[in-house]
Amino acid sequence: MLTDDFHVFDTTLRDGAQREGISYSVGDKLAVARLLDTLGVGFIEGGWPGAVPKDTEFFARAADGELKLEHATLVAFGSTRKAGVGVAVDAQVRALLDSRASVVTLVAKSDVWHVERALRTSLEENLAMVSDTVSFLVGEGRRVFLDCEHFFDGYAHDRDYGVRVLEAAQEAGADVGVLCDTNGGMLPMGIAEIVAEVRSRVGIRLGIHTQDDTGCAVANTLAAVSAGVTHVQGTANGYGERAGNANIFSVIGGLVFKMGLDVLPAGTIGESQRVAHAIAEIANLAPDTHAPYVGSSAFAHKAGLHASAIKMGPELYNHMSPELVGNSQKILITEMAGRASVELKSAELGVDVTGRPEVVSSVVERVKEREAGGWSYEAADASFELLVRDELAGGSFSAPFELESYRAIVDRREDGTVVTEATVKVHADGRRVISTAEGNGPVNALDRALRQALGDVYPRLAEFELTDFKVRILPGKHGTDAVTRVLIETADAAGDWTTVGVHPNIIEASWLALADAVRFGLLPPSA
Ligand SMILES: CC(=O)SCCNC(=O)CCNC(=O)[C@H](O)C(C)(C)COP(=O)(O)OP(=O)(O)OC[C@H]1O[C@@H](n2cnc3c(N)ncnc32)[C@H](O)[C@@H]1OP(=O)(O)O
Ligand SMILES: CC(=O)C(=O)O
Repeated sequence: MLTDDFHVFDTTLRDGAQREGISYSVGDKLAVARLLDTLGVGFIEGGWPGAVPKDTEFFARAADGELKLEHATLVAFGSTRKAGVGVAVDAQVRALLDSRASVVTLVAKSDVWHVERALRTSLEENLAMVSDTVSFLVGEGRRVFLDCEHFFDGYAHDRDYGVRVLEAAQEAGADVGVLCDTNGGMLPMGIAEIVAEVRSRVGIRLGIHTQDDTGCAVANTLAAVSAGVTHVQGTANGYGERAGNANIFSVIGGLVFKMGLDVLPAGTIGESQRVAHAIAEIANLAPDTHAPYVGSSAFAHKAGLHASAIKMGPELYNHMSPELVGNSQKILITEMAGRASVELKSAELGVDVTGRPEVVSSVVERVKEREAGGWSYEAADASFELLVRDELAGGSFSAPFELESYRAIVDRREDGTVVTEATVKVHADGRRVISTAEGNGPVNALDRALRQALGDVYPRLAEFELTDFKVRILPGKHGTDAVTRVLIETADAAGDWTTVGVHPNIIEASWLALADAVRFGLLPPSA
């Protein structure tokens, strides 16, 4: 089933842009539209031309050739004509035509409370506003979808009025009547019941638009589909007004993988994670690591018991194969790990521990013991890999250098300047090297001194860049002192890696993480 049999309608650029904190430039909107097109959605609602100047410009630039869509049709959003105003002279309606979009979504009131209290007009005039605006736009060659605002709340106030709105829209030539849970207060049972009832009363194709105020937007959307709607609206990452909209990646995942509906073109669903994260970047928001389907933790397993079953078959603890949405499974190594976790994680890192059960057991023991002392390997794969390699080599895994000693001095002078200096004494390549460097703090000075000391032996060190440094003070337990945990992220042209160090002294914790970063970065490719 494809194309017009089922509509996947994205409103990231209209309702999604109503989220607090999002402000796209026109260039951003064009980039988001291109990404959504690669996901294969059928419709992209680009904004409200005539109301929002950036949206007017977006449609103009799109129509002038800046937006070439392979799968999607661009949709302009606007409202029905104003009460008491002729449709042909209504400025907002004219702006919809001027946008040159071939499809228009009109928002219309479908709840008597809203007609009477918000629009402050008569129920009959509102029906005429729907009818006039739809037939005018259809007469101008546009395809029209009608968003029935507050449809579900309105059903509680007057269950016939919303149906009359849908009938007026259909008679005037609208293609879809979208039932909107505008205030987001519905639950799936109510949605399914009302959709089924409305379906039995009207002939127009029905759609669903849900807000996430009860945390049920995706469930409500899927419930509506199971009750017969064939047009679903959602936004990337669930962005939207207040608590957000139905997350389009979860909606698509549910439709395709759980309901067996073939709603996207062949092969595009594998773009889900990439598109989700790229749109988050453009929106200037951190991707939600725990988002269903597309979050980087969506298939992450921490519990040892989970890992032990996954070893027998990934399907035992995954509801689907993560690769189908462009994601991947992750095994986390923490105090909750067991032997299977260590085996799977080692395999993930490319370290072969097969036939070495004693190594696996001692890694598990070391991890548990160290985690009890404040270490955390969950985010420090590189330090974990070094630990496994060290155990495999019986504690004598070759290190690129040996530390003899280091010293860091912070000199706060009378004039207020602060000078930091560090000296390291290391042995590498059969030589003893002493090196001193200054830095903007003791860790920076140590890092510089170490690179300087090893630079001649390992020229690759010049490519390493310390990209992140996180410090956490962990409270002491049972009368012991607090310890400091340092996570260091290092990058070179080939990728990045994270290491950890823990010690009561912050400089030593940093040194341990720094030394691991260098050791890991200098591992030979075949290691
Ligand atoms: C549920 C949703 O998310 S719908 C999408 C909502 N999105 C937005 O509001 C974003 C863009 N909005 C805007 O830029 C502005 O609100 C505009 C340009 C649309 C209107 O601005 P203004 O003319 O200054 O009016 P204002 O925002 O104060 O009020 C909206 C007007 O539209 C009327 N209106 C509201 N819904 C409808 C409708 N479905 N059909 C016709 N008129 C409507 C209101 O009655 C009000 O009319 P009034 O000015 O005669 O009182
Ligand atoms: C149209 C829309 O965004 C709503 O009713 O929530």
